[in-house]
Amino acid sequence: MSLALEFIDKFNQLLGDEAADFFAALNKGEAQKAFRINPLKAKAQAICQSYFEEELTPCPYSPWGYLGQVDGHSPLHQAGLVYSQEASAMAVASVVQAQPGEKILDLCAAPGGKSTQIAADMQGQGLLVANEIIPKRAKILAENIERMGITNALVTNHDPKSLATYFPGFFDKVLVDAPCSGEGMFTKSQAAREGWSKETPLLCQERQKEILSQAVRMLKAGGQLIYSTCTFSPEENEAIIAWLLDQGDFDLEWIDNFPPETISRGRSDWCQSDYDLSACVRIWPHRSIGEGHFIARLKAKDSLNTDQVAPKAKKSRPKKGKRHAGKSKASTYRLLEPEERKTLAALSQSFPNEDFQDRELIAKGDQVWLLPPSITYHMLVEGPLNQLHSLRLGLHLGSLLKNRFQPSYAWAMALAPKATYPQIEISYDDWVNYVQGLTLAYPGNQGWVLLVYQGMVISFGKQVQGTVKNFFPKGLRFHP
Ligand SMILES: C[S@@+](CC[C@H](N)C(=O)[O-])C[C@H]1O[C@@H](n2cnc3c(N)ncnc32)[C@H](O)[C@@H]1O
Repeated sequence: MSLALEFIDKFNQLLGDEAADFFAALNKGEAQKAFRINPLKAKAQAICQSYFEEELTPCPYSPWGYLGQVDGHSPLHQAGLVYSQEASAMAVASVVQAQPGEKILDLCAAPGGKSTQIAADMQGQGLLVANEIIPKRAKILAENIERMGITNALVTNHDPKSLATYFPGFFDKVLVDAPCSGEGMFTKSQAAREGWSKETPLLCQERQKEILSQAVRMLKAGGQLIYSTCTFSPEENEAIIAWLLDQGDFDLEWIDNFPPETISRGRSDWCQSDYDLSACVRIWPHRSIGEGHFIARLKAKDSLNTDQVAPKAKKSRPKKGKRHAGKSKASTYRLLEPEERKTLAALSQSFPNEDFQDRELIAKGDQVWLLPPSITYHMLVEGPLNQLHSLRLGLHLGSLLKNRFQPSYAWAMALAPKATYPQIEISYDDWVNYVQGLTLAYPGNQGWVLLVYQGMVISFGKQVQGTVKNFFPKGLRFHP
Protein backbone atom coordinates (compact mmCIF):
# COMPACT_ATOMS: atom_id res chain seq x y z
CA MET A 1 0.00 0.00 0.00
CA SER A 2 1.27 3.45 -0.87
CA LEU A 3 1.58 6.42 1.47
CA ALA A 4 -1.49 8.67 1.90
CA LEU A 5 -1.41 11.64 -0.48
CA GLU A 6 -1.92 14.06 2.42
CA PHE A 7 1.08 12.54 4.16
CA ILE A 8 3.17 12.99 1.03
CA ASP A 9 2.02 16.63 0.66
CA LYS A 10 2.74 17.37 4.30
CA PHE A 11 6.29 16.03 4.27
CA ASN A 12 7.06 17.47 0.85
CA GLN A 13 6.33 20.86 2.40
CA LEU A 14 8.31 20.17 5.57
CA LEU A 15 11.33 18.47 4.03
CA GLY A 16 11.58 20.06 0.58
CA ASP A 17 14.36 18.43 -1.48
CA GLU A 18 14.93 15.81 1.18
CA ALA A 19 11.37 14.45 1.02
CA ALA A 20 12.06 11.98 -1.81
CA ASP A 21 14.77 10.26 0.24
CA PHE A 22 12.42 10.10 3.23
CA PHE A 23 9.62 8.45 1.22
CA ALA A 24 12.11 6.06 -0.37
CA ALA A 25 13.33 4.99 3.10
CA LEU A 26 9.74 4.40 4.26
CA ASN A 27 9.00 2.35 1.14
CA LYS A 28 12.19 0.31 1.35
CA GLY A 29 10.64 -2.17 3.76
CA GLU A 30 11.51 -3.16 7.27
CA ALA A 31 14.36 -1.22 8.87
CA GLN A 32 17.63 -2.75 10.02
CA LYS A 33 17.06 -5.23 12.88
CA ALA A 34 18.89 -4.62 16.13
CA PHE A 35 19.19 -5.95 19.64
CA ARG A 36 20.55 -4.95 23.02
CA ILE A 37 22.79 -7.09 25.17
CA ASN A 38 21.59 -7.26 28.76
CA PRO A 39 24.42 -6.32 31.16
CA LEU A 40 22.35 -7.58 34.12
CA LYS A 41 23.18 -11.13 32.99
CA ALA A 42 26.62 -12.48 33.85
CA LYS A 43 29.12 -12.52 30.96
CA ALA A 44 26.35 -11.51 28.51
CA GLN A 45 28.73 -9.69 26.18
CA ALA A 46 31.16 -12.60 25.85
CA ILE A 47 28.40 -15.19 25.46
CA CYS A 48 26.66 -13.13 22.73
CA GLN A 49 29.93 -12.52 20.94
CA SER A 50 30.67 -16.25 20.74
CA TYR A 51 27.09 -16.97 19.60
CA PHE A 52 27.39 -14.63 16.61
CA GLU A 53 30.94 -15.71 15.71
CA GLU A 54 31.44 -12.59 13.52
CA GLU A 55 32.43 -9.25 15.08
CA LEU A 56 29.25 -7.46 16.23
CA THR A 57 28.38 -4.10 14.60
CA PRO A 58 27.54 -1.50 17.27
CA CYS A 59 24.35 0.56 17.12
CA PRO A 60 25.11 4.28 17.64
CA TYR A 61 22.22 4.79 20.06
CA SER A 62 23.20 2.60 23.01
CA PRO A 63 26.50 1.22 24.29
CA TRP A 64 24.73 -2.15 24.60
CA GLY A 65 23.09 -2.01 21.15
CA TYR A 66 24.15 -4.00 18.07
CA LEU A 67 22.83 -4.49 14.57
CA GLY A 68 21.48 -7.89 13.62
CA GLN A 69 18.71 -10.29 14.45
CA VAL A 70 18.34 -12.68 17.35
CA ASP A 71 15.99 -15.63 17.00
CA GLY A 72 13.18 -15.21 19.55
CA HIS A 73 13.32 -18.98 20.09
CA SER A 74 17.03 -19.17 20.90
CA PRO A 75 18.68 -19.76 24.29
CA LEU A 76 20.14 -16.22 24.16
CA HIS A 77 16.66 -14.76 23.97
CA GLN A 78 14.94 -17.13 26.39
CA ALA A 79 17.65 -16.61 29.00
CA GLY A 80 17.25 -12.83 28.72
CA LEU A 81 20.75 -12.04 27.47
CA VAL A 82 19.28 -9.98 24.63
CA TYR A 83 16.28 -7.77 23.91
CA SER A 84 15.36 -7.34 20.24
CA GLN A 85 14.69 -3.66 19.68
CA GLU A 86 14.39 -1.32 16.74
CA ALA A 87 17.69 0.62 16.52
CA SER A 88 16.47 4.22 16.94
CA ALA A 89 14.25 3.20 19.90
CA MET A 90 17.44 2.59 21.91
CA ALA A 91 18.17 6.30 21.80
CA VAL A 92 15.35 7.08 24.22
CA ALA A 93 16.72 5.33 27.32
CA SER A 94 20.16 6.70 26.45
CA VAL A 95 18.64 10.17 26.91
CA VAL A 96 17.04 9.12 30.20
CA GLN A 97 20.59 8.34 31.47
CA ALA A 98 19.23 6.34 34.40
CA GLN A 99 21.54 6.19 37.42
CA PRO A 100 21.62 3.49 40.11
CA GLY A 101 19.51 4.61 43.07
CA GLU A 102 17.10 6.89 41.21
CA LYS A 103 13.32 6.61 41.24
CA ILE A 104 12.17 6.41 37.64
CA LEU A 105 8.73 6.06 36.06
CA ASP A 106 8.20 4.68 32.55
CA LEU A 107 4.56 5.68 32.14
CA CYS A 108 3.76 4.03 28.77
CA ALA A 109 6.02 1.06 29.10
CA ALA A 110 4.79 -2.04 27.21
CA PRO A 111 6.26 -4.18 25.80
CA GLY A 112 9.27 -2.97 27.78
CA GLY A 113 12.02 -1.91 25.36
CA LYS A 114 12.81 1.28 27.21
CA SER A 115 12.06 -0.09 30.70
CA THR A 116 14.48 -2.99 30.32
CA GLN A 117 17.18 -0.63 29.03
CA ILE A 118 16.59 1.81 31.91
CA ALA A 119 16.74 -1.06 34.41
CA ALA A 120 20.06 -2.22 32.95
CA ASP A 121 21.50 1.25 33.61
CA MET A 122 20.11 1.22 37.17
CA GLN A 123 22.03 -2.01 37.94
CA GLY A 124 19.36 -3.23 40.33
CA GLN A 125 19.55 -0.14 42.57
CA GLY A 126 16.72 2.33 42.97
CA LEU A 127 13.12 1.93 41.86
CA LEU A 128 11.72 1.57 38.36
CA VAL A 129 7.95 1.81 38.03
CA ALA A 130 6.99 0.37 34.63
CA ASN A 131 3.36 1.16 33.90
CA GLU A 132 1.07 0.11 31.06
CA ILE A 133 -2.58 1.00 30.62
CA ILE A 134 -3.66 -2.05 28.54
CA PRO A 135 -3.86 -5.22 30.67
CA LYS A 136 -2.69 -7.66 27.96
CA ARG A 137 0.27 -5.47 27.12
CA ALA A 138 1.07 -5.04 30.83
CA LYS A 139 1.35 -8.83 31.08
CA ILE A 140 3.88 -8.93 28.24
CA LEU A 141 5.77 -6.08 29.91
CA ALA A 142 5.91 -8.06 33.17
CA GLU A 143 7.22 -11.14 31.34
CA ASN A 144 9.98 -9.11 29.70
CA ILE A 145 10.96 -7.52 33.01
CA GLU A 146 11.19 -11.01 34.48
CA ARG A 147 13.11 -12.53 31.53
CA MET A 148 15.71 -9.76 31.73
CA GLY A 149 16.35 -10.56 35.42
CA ILE A 150 15.19 -7.17 36.73
CA THR A 151 14.56 -7.19 40.48
CA ASN A 152 13.92 -3.51 41.30
CA ALA A 153 10.80 -2.90 39.20
CA LEU A 154 7.20 -2.41 40.13
CA VAL A 155 5.05 -3.27 37.10
CA THR A 156 1.68 -1.54 37.26
CA ASN A 157 -1.47 -1.48 35.14
CA HIS A 158 -3.07 1.94 35.54
CA ASP A 159 -4.23 4.82 33.45
CA PRO A 160 -1.94 7.82 33.99
CA LYS A 161 -4.55 9.75 35.99
CA SER A 162 -5.10 7.03 38.56
CA LEU A 163 -1.37 6.27 38.79
CA ALA A 164 -0.74 9.93 39.59
CA THR A 165 -2.86 9.65 42.73
CA TYR A 166 -0.37 7.11 44.12
CA PHE A 167 2.88 8.87 43.30
CA PRO A 168 2.51 12.65 43.61
CA GLY A 169 5.86 14.44 43.19
CA PHE A 170 7.65 11.11 43.66
CA PHE A 171 10.00 10.45 40.73
CA ASP A 172 13.44 11.81 39.83
CA LYS A 173 12.72 11.03 36.18
CA VAL A 174 9.56 10.31 34.23
CA LEU A 175 9.63 8.91 30.71
CA VAL A 176 6.60 9.38 28.48
CA ASP A 177 7.18 7.23 25.38
CA ALA A 178 3.83 8.32 24.08
CA PRO A 179 1.23 6.52 22.00
CA CYS A 180 1.47 8.32 18.66
CA SER A 181 0.53 8.18 14.99
CA GLY A 182 3.46 5.77 14.49
CA GLU A 183 4.77 7.23 11.23
CA GLY A 184 8.09 5.53 11.94
CA MET A 185 6.30 2.21 11.63
CA PHE A 186 5.29 2.95 8.03
CA THR A 187 8.45 1.04 7.03
CA LYS A 188 6.96 -2.24 8.20
CA SER A 189 3.29 -1.86 9.06
CA GLN A 190 0.45 -1.61 6.56
CA ALA A 191 -1.92 -1.13 9.49
CA ALA A 192 0.01 1.99 10.60
CA ARG A 193 -0.24 3.43 7.06
CA GLU A 194 -3.92 2.59 6.75
CA GLY A 195 -4.71 4.03 10.18
CA TRP A 196 -3.19 7.42 9.29
CA SER A 197 -5.24 10.39 8.15
CA LYS A 198 -4.58 14.14 8.14
CA GLU A 199 -6.35 14.39 11.50
CA THR A 200 -4.41 11.61 13.25
CA PRO A 201 -1.48 13.72 14.53
CA LEU A 202 -3.82 16.27 16.13
CA LEU A 203 -5.96 13.56 17.72
CA CYS A 204 -2.80 11.95 19.11
CA GLN A 205 -1.64 15.35 20.33
CA GLU A 206 -4.71 15.64 22.55
CA ARG A 207 -3.99 12.30 24.18
CA GLN A 208 -0.30 13.13 24.54
CA LYS A 209 -1.18 16.33 26.40
CA GLU A 210 -3.49 14.43 28.75
CA ILE A 211 -0.80 11.86 29.50
CA LEU A 212 1.85 14.54 30.04
CA SER A 213 -0.40 16.50 32.40
CA GLN A 214 -0.50 13.43 34.63
CA ALA A 215 3.19 12.65 34.16
CA VAL A 216 4.10 16.11 35.45
CA ARG A 217 2.12 15.48 38.65
CA MET A 218 4.38 12.54 39.46
CA LEU A 219 7.67 14.37 38.91
CA LYS A 220 9.75 15.88 41.72
CA ALA A 221 10.62 19.54 41.59
CA GLY A 222 13.98 19.65 39.79
CA GLY A 223 13.32 16.24 38.17
CA GLN A 224 13.58 15.37 34.49
CA LEU A 225 10.77 14.65 32.05
CA ILE A 226 11.74 12.73 28.93
CA TYR A 227 9.28 12.73 26.05
CA SER A 228 9.52 10.55 22.96
CA THR A 229 7.49 9.34 20.00
CA CYS A 230 8.12 7.11 17.00
CA THR A 231 6.49 9.61 14.67
CA PHE A 232 7.67 12.61 12.62
CA SER A 233 4.71 15.03 12.62
CA PRO A 234 5.54 18.31 14.40
CA GLU A 235 2.07 18.36 16.02
CA GLU A 236 3.10 15.39 18.19
CA ASN A 237 6.67 16.51 18.72
CA GLU A 238 7.83 20.14 18.62
CA ALA A 239 4.29 21.44 19.30
CA ILE A 240 4.06 19.28 22.41
CA ILE A 241 7.38 20.57 23.74
CA ALA A 242 6.35 24.18 23.05
CA TRP A 243 3.09 23.49 24.93
CA LEU A 244 5.04 22.14 27.92
CA LEU A 245 7.38 25.14 27.90
CA ASP A 246 4.37 27.48 27.78
CA GLN A 247 3.38 26.23 31.22
CA GLY A 248 6.54 27.78 32.66
CA ASP A 249 7.65 24.86 34.82
CA PHE A 250 10.38 23.44 32.57
CA ASP A 251 13.66 24.18 30.85
CA LEU A 252 14.60 22.23 27.76
CA GLU A 253 17.90 20.34 28.05
CA TRP A 254 20.36 19.88 25.20
CA ILE A 255 20.75 16.24 24.13
CA ASP A 256 24.29 15.41 23.11
CA ASN A 257 24.48 11.62 23.44
CA PHE A 258 24.73 10.72 19.77
CA PRO A 259 27.08 11.13 16.82
CA PRO A 260 25.82 14.42 15.25
CA GLU A 261 25.60 12.93 11.76
CA THR A 262 23.00 10.37 12.95
CA ILE A 263 20.46 12.92 14.25
CA SER A 264 18.57 16.07 13.28
CA ARG A 265 17.53 18.87 15.61
CA GLY A 266 14.02 19.99 16.63
CA ARG A 267 12.50 22.68 14.36
CA SER A 268 10.80 25.67 15.98
CA ASP A 269 9.62 26.84 12.53
CA TRP A 270 7.62 23.62 12.12
CA CYS A 271 5.29 24.64 14.96
CA GLN A 272 5.59 28.43 14.69
CA SER A 273 7.16 28.60 18.11
CA ASP A 274 9.38 31.31 19.55
CA TYR A 275 11.21 28.78 21.71
CA ASP A 276 14.50 27.42 20.50
CA LEU A 277 13.66 23.71 20.13
CA SER A 278 16.98 22.64 18.65
CA ALA A 279 17.83 20.83 21.92
CA CYS A 280 15.36 18.10 20.83
CA VAL A 281 16.52 15.26 18.62
CA ARG A 282 14.87 13.60 15.63
CA ILE A 283 16.17 10.42 14.04
CA TRP A 284 15.09 10.00 10.40
CA PRO A 285 15.05 6.65 8.56
CA HIS A 286 16.70 8.22 5.48
CA ARG A 287 19.57 9.77 7.43
CA SER A 288 20.39 7.02 9.86
CA ILE A 289 19.48 3.46 10.80
CA GLY A 290 16.16 2.48 12.35
CA GLU A 291 12.55 3.52 11.90
CA GLY A 292 12.87 6.96 13.46
CA HIS A 293 12.18 8.67 16.78
CA PHE A 294 11.76 12.12 18.32
CA ILE A 295 13.18 12.76 21.81
CA ALA A 296 13.18 15.73 24.18
CA ARG A 297 14.41 16.08 27.77
CA LEU A 298 13.08 18.78 30.06
CA LYS A 299 14.16 19.73 33.54
CA ALA A 300 11.48 20.77 35.99
CA LYS A 301 12.16 24.01 37.80
CA ASP A 302 12.56 23.87 41.56
CA SER A 303 9.28 25.73 41.73
CA LEU A 304 7.39 22.89 39.97
CA ASN A 305 4.14 22.69 41.79
CA THR A 306 3.06 19.08 42.09
CA ASP A 307 0.70 17.96 44.79
CA GLN A 308 3.42 16.85 47.19
CA VAL A 309 1.06 15.54 49.85
CA ALA A 310 1.13 11.75 49.83
CA PRO A 311 -2.37 10.33 49.48
CA LYS A 312 -3.95 8.68 52.47
CA ALA A 313 -4.63 4.98 52.37
CA LYS A 314 -7.88 4.31 50.58
CA LYS A 315 -10.44 1.94 51.97
CA SER A 316 -11.05 -1.18 49.92
CA ARG A 317 -14.65 -1.35 48.87
CA PRO A 318 -15.06 -4.42 46.70
CA LYS A 319 -18.19 -4.26 44.58
CA LYS A 320 -20.86 -6.83 45.30
CA GLY A 321 -20.24 -10.14 43.63
CA LYS A 322 -17.17 -9.02 41.70
CA ARG A 323 -13.85 -7.61 42.78
CA HIS A 324 -12.36 -5.05 40.46
CA ALA A 325 -9.18 -6.56 39.01
CA GLY A 326 -7.30 -3.35 39.75
CA LYS A 327 -7.93 -3.49 43.49
CA SER A 328 -5.78 -5.56 45.75
CA LYS A 329 -7.33 -5.84 49.19
CA ALA A 330 -5.04 -4.42 51.83
CA SER A 331 -5.36 -7.52 53.94
CA THR A 332 -3.98 -9.82 51.25
CA TYR A 333 -0.39 -8.67 51.82
CA ARG A 334 1.33 -9.96 54.92
CA LEU A 335 4.76 -10.30 56.42
CA LEU A 336 6.16 -13.83 56.49
CA GLU A 337 5.64 -15.92 59.62
CA PRO A 338 8.89 -17.08 61.31
CA GLU A 339 8.27 -20.67 60.14
CA GLU A 340 7.75 -19.49 56.58
CA ARG A 341 10.96 -17.48 56.75
CA LYS A 342 12.79 -20.62 57.81
CA THR A 343 11.36 -22.58 54.88
CA LEU A 344 12.50 -19.91 52.47
CA ALA A 345 15.88 -19.51 54.19
CA ALA A 346 16.66 -23.16 53.56
CA LEU A 347 16.60 -22.44 49.84
CA SER A 348 18.00 -18.91 49.87
CA GLN A 349 21.10 -20.23 51.67
CA SER A 350 21.77 -22.42 48.63
CA PHE A 351 21.27 -19.46 46.28
CA PRO A 352 22.47 -16.42 48.25
CA ASN A 353 21.92 -13.13 46.44
CA GLU A 354 22.87 -9.53 47.26
CA ASP A 355 19.34 -8.43 46.35
CA PHE A 356 18.09 -9.74 49.70
CA GLN A 357 19.91 -7.02 51.62
CA ASP A 358 17.79 -4.08 52.87
CA ARG A 359 14.64 -5.21 51.09
CA GLU A 360 11.43 -6.42 52.66
CA LEU A 361 9.91 -9.85 52.08
CA ILE A 362 6.15 -10.06 51.85
CA ALA A 363 3.57 -12.66 50.93
CA LYS A 364 0.19 -12.49 49.28
CA GLY A 365 -1.63 -15.77 49.62
CA ASP A 366 1.17 -18.33 49.19
CA GLN A 367 3.23 -16.13 46.84
CA VAL A 368 6.39 -14.48 48.17
CA TRP A 369 7.90 -11.26 46.90
CA LEU A 370 11.11 -9.37 47.59
CA LEU A 371 9.91 -5.78 47.47
CA PRO A 372 11.79 -3.29 45.32
CA PRO A 373 13.80 -0.55 47.07
CA SER A 374 11.67 2.41 48.26
CA ILE A 375 8.51 0.26 48.48
CA THR A 376 7.61 -1.03 51.91
CA TYR A 377 5.08 -3.42 53.35
CA HIS A 378 3.57 -0.51 55.24
CA MET A 379 2.99 1.47 52.02
CA LEU A 380 1.22 -1.50 50.44
CA VAL A 381 -0.96 -2.41 53.38
CA GLU A 382 -1.81 0.70 55.35
CA GLY A 383 -0.16 3.36 53.28
CA PRO A 384 -0.79 5.13 49.99
CA LEU A 385 -0.29 2.11 47.72
CA ASN A 386 -2.94 -0.14 49.19
CA GLN A 387 -5.12 0.02 46.07
CA LEU A 388 -2.32 -0.12 43.56
CA HIS A 389 -2.74 -2.74 40.84
CA SER A 390 0.66 -4.30 40.37
CA LEU A 391 1.66 -7.29 38.26
CA ARG A 392 5.19 -7.46 39.63
CA LEU A 393 6.32 -6.24 43.04
CA GLY A 394 10.08 -6.39 42.74
CA LEU A 395 11.23 -10.00 42.57
CA HIS A 396 8.75 -12.86 42.72
CA LEU A 397 10.62 -15.47 44.74
CA GLY A 398 8.16 -18.34 44.59
CA SER A 399 5.41 -20.21 46.40
CA LEU A 400 5.12 -21.35 49.98
CA LEU A 401 3.73 -24.85 49.89
CA LYS A 402 3.29 -27.18 52.86
CA ASN A 403 6.64 -27.00 54.67
CA ARG A 404 8.53 -26.39 51.45
CA PHE A 405 9.27 -23.55 49.13
CA GLN A 406 8.99 -23.72 45.35
CA PRO A 407 11.26 -21.12 43.74
CA SER A 408 9.95 -19.13 40.79
CA TYR A 409 11.19 -18.80 37.24
CA ALA A 410 11.65 -15.06 37.96
CA TRP A 411 14.11 -15.83 40.74
CA ALA A 412 16.12 -18.13 38.47
CA MET A 413 16.24 -15.41 35.82
CA ALA A 414 17.67 -12.97 38.36
CA LEU A 415 20.52 -15.30 39.39
CA ALA A 416 23.99 -15.49 37.90
CA PRO A 417 25.32 -19.05 37.61
CA LYS A 418 27.75 -18.82 40.54
CA ALA A 419 30.00 -21.84 40.92
CA THR A 420 28.74 -22.38 44.49
CA TYR A 421 25.10 -22.81 43.42
CA PRO A 422 23.71 -26.32 42.92
CA GLN A 423 23.46 -26.52 39.13
CA ILE A 424 23.45 -28.78 36.10
CA GLU A 425 25.04 -27.86 32.80
CA ILE A 426 22.58 -29.09 30.18
CA SER A 427 23.06 -29.83 26.47
CA TYR A 428 21.36 -27.92 23.64
CA ASP A 429 19.02 -30.86 23.04
CA ASP A 430 18.00 -30.77 26.68
CA TRP A 431 17.43 -27.02 26.49
CA VAL A 432 15.04 -27.75 23.60
CA ASN A 433 13.35 -30.45 25.69
CA TYR A 434 13.11 -28.32 28.82
CA VAL A 435 11.51 -25.23 27.24
CA GLN A 436 8.83 -27.55 25.82
CA GLY A 437 8.03 -28.82 29.31
CA LEU A 438 9.76 -32.23 29.25
CA THR A 439 11.63 -33.80 32.18
CA LEU A 440 15.37 -34.42 31.83
CA ALA A 441 17.61 -37.27 32.93
CA TYR A 442 20.80 -36.34 34.81
CA PRO A 443 22.32 -38.62 37.46
CA GLY A 444 22.13 -37.22 40.99
CA ASN A 445 19.72 -36.19 43.70
CA GLN A 446 20.49 -32.51 44.45
CA GLY A 447 16.92 -31.21 44.83
CA TRP A 448 16.55 -27.67 43.50
CA VAL A 449 19.18 -26.84 40.88
CA LEU A 450 19.79 -24.10 38.36
CA LEU A 451 19.80 -25.41 34.81
CA VAL A 452 22.57 -23.75 32.89
CA TYR A 453 23.27 -23.87 29.16
CA GLN A 454 26.64 -22.46 27.99
CA GLY A 455 26.83 -20.06 30.95
CA MET A 456 23.17 -18.94 30.70
CA VAL A 457 20.64 -19.65 33.46
CA ILE A 458 17.62 -21.31 31.87
CA SER A 459 15.36 -22.06 34.84
CA PHE A 460 15.16 -23.86 38.14
CA GLY A 461 14.65 -27.62 37.95
CA LYS A 462 14.23 -30.22 40.67
CA GLN A 463 16.58 -33.17 40.51
CA VAL A 464 15.28 -36.27 42.24
CA GLN A 465 16.97 -39.64 41.73
CA GLY A 466 18.35 -38.96 38.28
CA THR A 467 15.28 -37.12 36.95
CA VAL A 468 15.05 -33.34 36.59
CA LYS A 469 11.41 -32.33 36.97
CA ASN A 470 10.26 -29.54 34.74
CA PHE A 471 9.45 -26.14 36.30
CA PHE A 472 9.53 -24.06 33.12
CA PRO A 473 6.33 -21.93 33.37
CA LYS A 474 3.50 -23.47 31.37
CA GLY A 475 2.51 -20.15 29.79
CA LEU A 476 6.03 -19.60 28.42
CA ARG A 477 6.71 -23.04 26.94
CA PHE A 478 7.58 -23.17 23.23
CA HIS A 479 8.91 -25.45 20.49
CA PRO A 480 12.27 -24.09 19.28
C1 LIG B 1 5.01 3.73 22.03
S1 LIG B 1 4.20 2.55 22.98
C2 LIG B 1 5.34 2.25 24.26
C3 LIG B 1 6.53 1.42 23.88
C4 LIG B 1 7.40 1.08 25.07
N1 LIG B 1 7.83 2.28 25.77
C5 LIG B 1 8.62 0.26 24.70
O1 LIG B 1 9.70 0.80 24.56
O2 LIG B 1 8.50 -0.97 24.58
C6 LIG B 1 2.98 3.47 23.81
C7 LIG B 1 2.22 2.74 24.88
O3 LIG B 1 1.25 3.64 25.42
C8 LIG B 1 0.09 2.91 25.75
N2 LIG B 1 -1.08 3.81 25.79
C9 LIG B 1 -2.10 3.91 24.91
N3 LIG B 1 -2.99 4.83 25.32
C10 LIG B 1 -2.54 5.33 26.48
C11 LIG B 1 -3.02 6.29 27.39
N4 LIG B 1 -4.16 6.95 27.17
N5 LIG B 1 -2.31 6.53 28.49
C12 LIG B 1 -1.15 5.88 28.71
N6 LIG B 1 -0.65 4.96 27.88
C13 LIG B 1 -1.32 4.69 26.78
C14 LIG B 1 0.00 1.86 24.66
O4 LIG B 1 -0.76 0.76 25.10
C15 LIG B 1 1.45 1.52 24.39
O5 LIG B 1 1.85 0.38 25.11
